Amino acid sequence: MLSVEGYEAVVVSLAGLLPVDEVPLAQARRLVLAADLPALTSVPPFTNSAMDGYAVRAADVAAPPVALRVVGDIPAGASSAPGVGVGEAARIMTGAPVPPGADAVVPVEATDQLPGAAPLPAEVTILEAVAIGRHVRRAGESVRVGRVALAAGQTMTPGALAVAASVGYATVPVRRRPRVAVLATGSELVSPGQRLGFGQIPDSNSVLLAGLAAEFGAHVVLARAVGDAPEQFSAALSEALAGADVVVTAGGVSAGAFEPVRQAGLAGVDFVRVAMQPGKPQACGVVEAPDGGRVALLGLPGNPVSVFVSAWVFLRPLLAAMQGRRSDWRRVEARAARPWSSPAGRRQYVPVTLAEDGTCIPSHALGSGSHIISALHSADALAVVGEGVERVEVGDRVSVHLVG
Ligand SMILES: Nc1nc2c(c(=O)[nH]1)N[C@H]1C(S)=C(S)[C@@H](COP(=O)(O)OP(=O)(O)OC[C@H]3O[C@@H](n4cnc5c(N)ncnc54)[C@H](O)[C@@H]3O)O[C@H]1N2
Ligand code: MOO
Repeated sequence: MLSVEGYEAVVVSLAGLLPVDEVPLAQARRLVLAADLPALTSVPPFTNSAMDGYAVRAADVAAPPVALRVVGDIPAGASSAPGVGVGEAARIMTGAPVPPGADAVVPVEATDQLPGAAPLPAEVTILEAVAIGRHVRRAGESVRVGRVALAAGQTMTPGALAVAASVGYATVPVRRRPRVAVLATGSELVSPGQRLGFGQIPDSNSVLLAGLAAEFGAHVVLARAVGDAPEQFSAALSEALAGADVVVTAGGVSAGAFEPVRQAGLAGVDFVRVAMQPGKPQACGVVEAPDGGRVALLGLPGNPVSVFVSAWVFLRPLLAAMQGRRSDWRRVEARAARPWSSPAGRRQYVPVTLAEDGTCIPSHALGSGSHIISALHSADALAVVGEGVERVEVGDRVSVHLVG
């Protein structure tokens, strides 16, 4: 049996980096930056006020109260600012440029003037002393021009998009979204919502995999069920290969008599056993598309919890690598609030629900059984139980990988 890490390395090596497009910020959300972005402008671009008040020379107001002559108004967006000399002040608004000569800002509340809309006074009395630099935001104090503001590999979250905008970018170089086709195999499958005949079940794996692939940054081009007959699977695979960078299948990889992925005789696809539970039978390789292109194929076992776990453990790093992004787990430690057992020699991944007191419980009373789909919605994390551990007792510390 392969180790989880050993098989993950094989999977990640199946596909190369995706091509890069320069796209407007509004279209870059959740895509991955392909190059470092040096700041084109500093943030803030000019020294400005952090408060609505009066720009002053700190030395003038060291012994309040002090009356100063008001030389002008500086609203945010002002294209010029009057200089402030000894004994003078300028009314200034938050975000407006600090005028030449001034070195601090006194908030309006610390003057004899009322806050809010009011005519510009000829004179202001300052009631509190301020230190040099007080309520002043210096040019470049957040980011200096030329410094790397965002590094290659960064996912363009709303926060990252805002950083790119603030340092001067309207477009960013990002990797194209991986195109993923999902095929759930099984002659027992019917579309969700359809009346079930004898031996039939709703196809939940297509829905699950399409959702997970999208959350991992993919563009899902196809997601459907296909029967176990070899000719049905071959036809569906040709369709899937035509427009995808990755084809993910679910089911049909174990030891049964009707295993379409295994029986398709795909050159370049290996069938392996991985030391994990669930998710032991796996398949992967590179398959030639009808146009001669090379497409990564990831064959997951069909049990729904196996699909969920395998997608997190193998599909996510594959898609991340294609996008030039790291796929580290977000890990925390929790204490088991219920006992459960784990198979010897296999690393167990148990969907768990986290509680505010730092404990976790298997999301379903039946634990990590690979057919237990009905609690996946309440899984906050996967509890990871080491290969050498056969029993988790109440109070044991377990490492949990967040999947919420
Ligand atoms: N003799 C052996 N039998 C099995 C072994 C083994 O080593 N020897 N391994 C078991 C393990 S572990 C797993 S996991 C499964 C994997 O089997 P397959 O990948 O071939 O998957 P299927 O047999 O097609 O399906 C398994 C299970 O999942 C249900 N299923 C399948 N597709 C869907 C879907 N789209 N939506 C919802 N549920 C689905 C299916 O009905 C089966 O109950 O093999 C074990 N057997
Ligand atoms: O490996 Mo199977 O995925 O345990 O149920």
